[in-house]
Amino acid sequence: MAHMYKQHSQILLTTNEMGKADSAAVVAGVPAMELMAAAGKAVADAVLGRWSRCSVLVLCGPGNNGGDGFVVSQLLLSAGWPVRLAFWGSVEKLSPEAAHFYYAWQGEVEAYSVDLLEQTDLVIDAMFGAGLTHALEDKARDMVDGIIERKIPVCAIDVPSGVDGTTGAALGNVAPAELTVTFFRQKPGHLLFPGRGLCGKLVVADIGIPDPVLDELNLQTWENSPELWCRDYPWPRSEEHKFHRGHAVVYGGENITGASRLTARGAMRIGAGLVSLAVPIKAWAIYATAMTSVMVVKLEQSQEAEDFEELLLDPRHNVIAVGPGAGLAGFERIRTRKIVLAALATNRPTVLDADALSAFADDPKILFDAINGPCVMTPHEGEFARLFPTFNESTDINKSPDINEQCVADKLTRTRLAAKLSGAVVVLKGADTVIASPDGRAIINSNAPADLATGGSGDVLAGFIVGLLAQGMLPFDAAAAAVWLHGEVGNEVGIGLIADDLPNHLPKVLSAFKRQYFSD
Ligand SMILES: NC(=O)C1=CN([C@@H]2O[C@H](COP(=O)(O)OP(=O)(O)OC[C@H]3O[C@@H](n4cnc5c(N)ncnc54)[C@H](O)[C@@H]3O)[C@@H](O)[C@H]2O)[C@@H](O)CC1
Ligand SMILES: Nc1ncnc2c1ncn2[C@@H]1O[C@H](COP(=O)(O)OP(=O)(O)O)[C@@H](O)[C@H]1O
Ligand SMILES: [K+]
Repeated sequence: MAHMYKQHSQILLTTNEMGKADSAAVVAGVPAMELMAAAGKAVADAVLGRWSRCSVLVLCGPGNNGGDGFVVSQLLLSAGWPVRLAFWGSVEKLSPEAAHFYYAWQGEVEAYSVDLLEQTDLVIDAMFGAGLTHALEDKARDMVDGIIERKIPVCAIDVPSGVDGTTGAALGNVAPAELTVTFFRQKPGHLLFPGRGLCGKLVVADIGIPDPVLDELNLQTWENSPELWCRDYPWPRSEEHKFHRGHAVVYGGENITGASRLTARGAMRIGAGLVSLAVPIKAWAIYATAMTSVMVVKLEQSQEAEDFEELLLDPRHNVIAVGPGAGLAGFERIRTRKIVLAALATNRPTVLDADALSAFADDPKILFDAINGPCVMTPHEGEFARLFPTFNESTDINKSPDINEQCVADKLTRTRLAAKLSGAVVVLKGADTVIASPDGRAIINSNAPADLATGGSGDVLAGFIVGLLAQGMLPFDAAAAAVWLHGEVGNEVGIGLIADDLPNHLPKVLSAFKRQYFSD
């Protein structure tokens, strides 16, 4: 599977991997000079396409990002634009290609000074790209602060200077770009916040690096897109009946009854053949009145966990979801833990969300030890911090993860470590949801609108995942597909969205998805 993923344009390259791709391209016979010329031309074309002739200041840094800046400067000057170029670095230390374009620049080379910003309509940020190692200092930092203060439009080359392309972290102040032009493939930092918010519109330009250079790299990170998983999407087929499409069991709590209903509806809408909502007898009438296509099953008082286990003896109940509204207060916490452990003991695909995760905050190891089959956990940052409390501070992230170690890491790394440590596919939710598999693969989602930040929308997501698992999708693919479809439904409904809308609008989104990817 990982190899199949390799061919896709959705591959993301860390700055280090981009450097390797770059070197491999040179080895394959594409001169570094040509790569830089193509990079600069792509930026100049993007500028000419977006802005009308105006007074441009190109801020060039000491490395190859600055080299791209020399190329852009000359191209815009040749196009008749008023261009000034400021350079911060030493000519002797430039790479041969950057030095070549430095000498090819026909204008004056000025030193960095905020005064240059006074008559500037557009800044080209060619200070730092992939080579950034720490926060900007001295004159570069002053320039950034000056641009921010004057709100001058910026076109960034590769990344806005100060953004770490691998993690999306902002190392100090960063002048936000209106347009960022990057090369060959995106980097994780273009999709992870805050980096994503600082890039503005992102253009990925082909600069002549041949795709086969990717084969030599062990690449493990992608931007979420149907191309990654659509081949395995479980469309209904004529020869099937409902049991072929799986029977999901969702646990519903006693007091918060809406959450698991949203999960059950989500599972039903995405195509699970049958969904049973198993609920404590006290709340049965509430659930039974509200649900129609979903079956409501009673769990007898004070032996809910035993009844739940018994329900799972039926092998047709092929997937389980626990968590939304499961309950954490007093005795409920113990019950939620028992239900989770009963679900995991079946080794059937299980989705754990919300309270199913928080119930183990005191001792996450009990949970991780119980995960021996296919499992997807869907924490938001709060729940994640409860299960992986040490993953926010400092540790050597290159060592194998240990729950007792401290860890400073970006969202992508933290999610990967969590998956490896727990043995589950982990979906760390948010505007830049990361989906990671214990085998090291990871996907960053980028289509979710902020309208999804509303109570219950995560419950529906858990339902989408369990519904796809019910139909036989593998956990990593099911999680990625569900997160993408969830984002698409969010876009479809838009402003005013409430969680109840998500299952209801899914059919429209599924139809559009099917038309686009399965038109024959
Ligand atoms: N395929 C590619 O990867 C291509 C990359 N190109 C460009 O090359 C760039 C990468 O070039 P480099 O590796 O030279 O990296 P950069 O140009 O980003 O910067 C590297 C230099 O800056 C110094 N430095 C890093 N952080 C600093 C800080 N905070 N303060 C002061 N100095 C700092 C480093 O010591 C090094 O001298 C890419 O971002 C892209 O713009 C293009 O030229 C063409 C092809
Ligand atoms: N700012 C945002 N932009 C896009 N998606 C978001 C944003 N905030 C939250 N989401 C998404 O909304 C859902 C919220 O889930 P969750 O936090 O579990 O809420 P709840 O428990 O109320 O269902 C997740 O899928 C998350 O990725
Ligand atoms: K830059």
